[in-house]
Amino acid sequence: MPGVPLTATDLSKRYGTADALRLDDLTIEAGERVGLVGNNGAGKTTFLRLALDLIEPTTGAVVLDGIRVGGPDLGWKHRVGAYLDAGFLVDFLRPQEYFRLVGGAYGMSAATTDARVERFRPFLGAALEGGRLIRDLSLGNAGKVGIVGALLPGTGLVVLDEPFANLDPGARIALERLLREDTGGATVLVSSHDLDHVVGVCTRVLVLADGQLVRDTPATPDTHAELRAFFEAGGGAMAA
Ligand SMILES: Nc1ncnc2c1ncn2[C@@H]1O[C@H](COP(=O)(O)OP(=O)(O)OP(=O)(O)O)[C@@H](O)[C@H]1O
Repeated sequence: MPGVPLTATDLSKRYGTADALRLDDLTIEAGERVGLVGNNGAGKTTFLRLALDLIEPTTGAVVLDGIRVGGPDLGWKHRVGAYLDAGFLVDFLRPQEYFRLVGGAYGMSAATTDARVERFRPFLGAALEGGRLIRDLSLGNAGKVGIVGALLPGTGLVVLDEPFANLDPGARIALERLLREDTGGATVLVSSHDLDHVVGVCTRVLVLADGQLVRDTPATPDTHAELRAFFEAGGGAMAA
């Protein structure tokens, strides 16, 4: 599916008296690959969870391809594939069974799902060996299963939270390539603490600090050095 756009307008999430996130106006164009970076607690996961209707906004809304996330029209769900954390997995299944479950939710037959999984076999590597249950996989290999579950349906938006964490170097390189070259023009929204991978994958980088967007920059050959300097200086709102 070609990429779909996403907008966030007056979007906030408040816990008690603190804003975990406050985005006045953000537009992500169809086909952009957007990296979300920021210190621990900056609000990255909060934004991704709001974009998937996993938490309710305090104010505002996310609109995906013209459909309000969390509204009565559920059509946005088939436009997004996502893996945020192990809570997305079904531990008592084998990876292949999990893929068929996910594929089925997107209207894919078992045969189509199995055929698509083949594309990801080099990335999955040991995760498919021995017919093990997801619960018996290492952290990194279980993460690969979740990531492939997000990529498999070929949606117009792919959302991943820290997908490079726990992956071995070869899998990291393979995932960079998958996200950069093999998503069929999908919009990609990916958070990461690894600046190398963000720059390696993304066309645009958003920096969050204390729940606010403090930088929004196209990814250029200078971006890595700029981000490094920014985070060496603390990576906070005051340092922007
Ligand atoms: N359920 C909750 N109740 C109260 N505060 C919360 C809750 N969930 C998140 N927060 C707070 O919201 C803020 C943003 O958290 P979030 O998980 O979005 O940050 P993050 O940028 O993803 O951090 P990290 O890099 O550590 O994963 C933090 O201050 C966090 O403590």
